[in-house]
Amino acid sequence: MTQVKPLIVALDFAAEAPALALVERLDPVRCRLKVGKELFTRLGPAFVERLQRLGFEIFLDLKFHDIPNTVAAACAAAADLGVWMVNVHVVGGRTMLEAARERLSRYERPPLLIGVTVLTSLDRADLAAIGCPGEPRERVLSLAHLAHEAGLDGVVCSPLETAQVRAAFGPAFRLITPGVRPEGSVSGDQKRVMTPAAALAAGADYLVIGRPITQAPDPLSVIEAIDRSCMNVLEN
Ligand SMILES: O=c1ccn([C@@H]2O[C@H](COP(=O)(O)O)[C@@H](O)[C@H]2O)c(=O)[nH]1
Repeated sequence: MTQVKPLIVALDFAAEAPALALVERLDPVRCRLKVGKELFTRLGPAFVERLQRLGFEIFLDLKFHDIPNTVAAACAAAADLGVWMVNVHVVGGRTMLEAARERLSRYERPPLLIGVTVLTSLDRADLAAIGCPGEPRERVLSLAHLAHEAGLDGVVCSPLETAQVRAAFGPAFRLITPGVRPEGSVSGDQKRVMTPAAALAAGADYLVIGRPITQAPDPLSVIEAIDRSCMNVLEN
């Protein structure tokens, strides 16, 4: 299920001023924003509230991973903040996932609860080095299965696994893909990547894109090029 507004801009900045300079040029009708560990640690919930007052839906990407009670309480804090989407690491385990799901079910309009499967910066060798042999795809699928069973709304995976996760869990399960690189942009620390159009064609609902936009001399022209490249997929 491809969304009409798939772009989520990852606001990875070291300070408020450059983040706001970009945000002021963005349109909440055309994209959502992701606040992650760097900006949230620097600026806290007040900054998220400020972005929401500007009309943006916020993906709070703090990837909670802790004991069930702590993660459930952190998810409640995110819901109280009014964010659109929040995430947890699926490797936190079934009890943790179910605790998060249960706590958010107490809200009339809870944020989407999303599970992180295998970070897009990891390849087969990285996984083997942490004691997880096998293809990233296999691990993504088994973690997505656990997230689905625990009642999560979807998962973060790389675009490379999207088609298989989509086929396994159907159109309602949200697939959020970082590891997205417009044609010609550098991968950096991302190891499992695809272009925006290819990610959408593979079944991604949302594309999380940071540095190719935030570090571009003209971020708006990058966004326009991404939109143009995705137009055919979105129309079909
Ligand atoms: O597996 C994951 C989960 C989260 N991320 C986050 O997405 C953005 C990607 O930024 P780029 O600059 O486009 O690489 C970043 O905030 C990560 O924390 C991810 O990359 N992979």
